[in-house]
Amino acid sequence: MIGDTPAPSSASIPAPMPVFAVEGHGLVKTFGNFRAVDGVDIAVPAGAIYGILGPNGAGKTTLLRTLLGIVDPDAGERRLLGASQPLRMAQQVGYLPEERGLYPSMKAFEAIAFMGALRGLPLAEGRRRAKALLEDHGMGAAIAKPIRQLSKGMAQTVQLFGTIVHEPRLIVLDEPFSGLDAINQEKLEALIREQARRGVTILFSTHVIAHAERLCERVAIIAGGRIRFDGTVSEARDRLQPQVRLRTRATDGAWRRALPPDTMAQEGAWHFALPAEGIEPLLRALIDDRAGIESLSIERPGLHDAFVAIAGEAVARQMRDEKDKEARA
Ligand SMILES: Nc1ncnc2c1ncn2[C@@H]1O[C@H](COP(=O)(O)OP(=O)(O)OP(=O)(O)O)[C@@H](O)[C@H]1O
Repeated sequence: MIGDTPAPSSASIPAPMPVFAVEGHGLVKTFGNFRAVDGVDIAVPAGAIYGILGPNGAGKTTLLRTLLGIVDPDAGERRLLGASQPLRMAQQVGYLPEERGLYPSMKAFEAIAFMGALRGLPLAEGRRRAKALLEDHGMGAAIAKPIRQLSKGMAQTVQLFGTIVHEPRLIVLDEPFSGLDAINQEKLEALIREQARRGVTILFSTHVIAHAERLCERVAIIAGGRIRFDGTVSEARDRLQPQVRLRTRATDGAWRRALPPDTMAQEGAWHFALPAEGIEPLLRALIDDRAGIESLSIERPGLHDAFVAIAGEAVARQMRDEKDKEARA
């Protein structure tokens, strides 16, 4: 049983931050007989920027909503900022759902203050902070504009400010980058970093891996409702062997016997995974047999490659299991 951290008795005395801002153990959420979340264990360290990566339909939104207490799990336990009843911590959490929505007739600063008020922030203070947030982020001209007059990206930024205006200790963002252009994506990355510098924990979901690679200390890769990987970005990248790309002047020779068996020829270059014994034995053969090395690169796979391999393998395994099940039925 997970122990409870008492909710703060006064707004001026925040409860101490537990080691993990968010925890889930054995979480299961089913819709009919479909398991959208299928036995998830997750622990988000306090103060971390943590990414949940997964393809469409992987269960990211359902997992976030379960952790936040918006839906109850069928099995398992969760703890949010130390509380086993997550909704008790609502005033200390900021949540940007995947479906965005603001009242079109509301002015931008009022919309932000309104969202803050829903999380316990007095309206007057919310209005003051809303104006400051918009001004500080180069959106001063939008302060008194109704939402319907804002571009989609600006409206999304307004909603984001509404998510953080009450200065939460935990910010949960569901696909926050979708719908933003490259400039606004960069601004959002900067804002996430700024919040993290203040000690805020950030948990966000994405299927665009580059953001997670730049931002996250830790990531979880989810596919088919299960966590397939949980660790640092570097650990995920280390799941795959570095890739070698070699271009030679000679097209044939004894040196070709030194190429690994899985070597592929593509666009005039040899491609293969770095062998366990390293590149040196091959280099020796290339030099001794005068293959003429025109270019040679050894590249560590990025998080994107690791994601495709881990999630792809999980999906392939799931499809095989389902086929086996059908065959047995
Ligand atoms: N209320 C619901 N009723 C029935 N099925 C649902 C419900 N909510 C989600 N699902 C199903 O659960 C699975 C996981 O959905 P979820 O939205 O959590 O995934 P996701 O990883 O956030 O996907 P996306 O990136 O496409 O938003 C999907 O197959 C979805 O159809």
